[in-house]
Amino acid sequence: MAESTSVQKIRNLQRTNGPATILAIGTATPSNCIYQADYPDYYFRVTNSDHETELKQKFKRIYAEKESKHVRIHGTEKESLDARQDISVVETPKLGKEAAEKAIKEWGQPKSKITHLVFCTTGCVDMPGADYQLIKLLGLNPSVQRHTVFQQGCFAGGTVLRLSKDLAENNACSRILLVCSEITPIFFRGPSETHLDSLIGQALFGDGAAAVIVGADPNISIERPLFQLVCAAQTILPDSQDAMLLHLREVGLTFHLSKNVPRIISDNIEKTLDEVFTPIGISDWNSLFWIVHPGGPAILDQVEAKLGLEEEKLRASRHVLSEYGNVTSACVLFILDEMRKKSMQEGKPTTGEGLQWGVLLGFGPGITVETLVLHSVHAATCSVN
Ligand SMILES: CC(=O)CC(=O)SCCNC(=O)CCNC(=O)[C@H](O)C(C)(C)COP(=O)(O)OP(=O)(O)OC[C@H]1O[C@@H](n2cnc3c(N)ncnc32)[C@H](O)[C@@H]1OP(=O)(O)O
Repeated sequence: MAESTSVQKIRNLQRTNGPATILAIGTATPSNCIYQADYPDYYFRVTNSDHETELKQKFKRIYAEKESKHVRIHGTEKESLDARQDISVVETPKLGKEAAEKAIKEWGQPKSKITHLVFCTTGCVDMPGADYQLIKLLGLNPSVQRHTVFQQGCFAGGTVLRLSKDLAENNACSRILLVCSEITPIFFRGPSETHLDSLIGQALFGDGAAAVIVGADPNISIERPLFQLVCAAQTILPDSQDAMLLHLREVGLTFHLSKNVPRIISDNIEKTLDEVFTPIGISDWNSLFWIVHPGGPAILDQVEAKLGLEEEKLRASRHVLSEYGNVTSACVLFILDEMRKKSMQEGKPTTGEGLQWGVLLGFGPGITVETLVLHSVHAATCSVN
């Protein structure tokens, strides 16, 4: 009896009172920026495909927002997979470090307080991995507890937040550095008439890294909460197993995408939302702020139409797609950053566009959906550098 009492006591001390909370956000992109309007010429030139005039016209039709930027660290079709791997292995932790340093600076606390690293990458295969290299580059304590979410694709921005929530709430006083670092050399391929969906990936994907600090029970005399992570869920959508596939081949990671992806996601979106919001008593989707993985404009359009969302609800998600491209798992963190900054610039009362409750949705192969319920923080308790 006495023994179980003491185990319970230890257990109680391990848990936190409050929910996991985002305490800082940092983002980084490579300096090499190519505008979407210039990208078809660049892409067909470096892949020696200028003679493929019809494919080039199609490529221009795929994503024609002229003001959109498209950021990537180059890797060309002519380079071997070995050469592209060498780029990934060096640049993935390096870009992650840039984002992490910004997040740590905003947090304002010594690095020695970081207890866990949750790292996420889709395209960097190496051992010891980019998470290990990041520890070295940042000079973190070698006893930091590492967890890597590897090769999961775009939904993993939600996965790492869900994992960080569980870690933070079950390890009192922990401070988690979460880093998503996504660069695309392993995907880079020239155009092919027999693999048109690969062109969609070539047009939409960009490179970027985002980092957040997560912890529960923040000390608000020295830490500034931004968003609370209230609950989290993951699900696989029915009849979607062939809709989005990535296979590792001698040419790198090949990308296969059904035209049905936006429809499959929108057909299932209400059920997915009901599962997390019914227990909280929320059913008015326009009462929420929205962070939606912008896999492509058609996904945002169809989610917006299906849920009857007001036009500005997906503004931050569209803005990130337009500025950075689809930066895989890092997208949702870029959107959180954009949302809290814009909310503060516009003098909104909370970090979530003035609203209290919000939702974050990650979509990726499976088709897997990550859903997080977020609670924003009052403007007075947070500040933006
Ligand atoms: C990797 C991960 O883990 C997660 C991810 O995010 S994966 C990416 C998920 N993204 C998507 O599923 C993209 C969803 N689709 C879209 O956003 C848009 O359809 C799009 C940006 C691809 C194009 O939109 P658009 O500019 O309005 O043009 P649209 O007319 O629809 O399509 C342009 C051309 O691309 C073709 N196309 C669109 N989707 C295609 C697909 N999946 N496969 C092959 N061709 C496709 C269209 O047939 C069309 O061809 P034609 O011009 O010859 O008729």
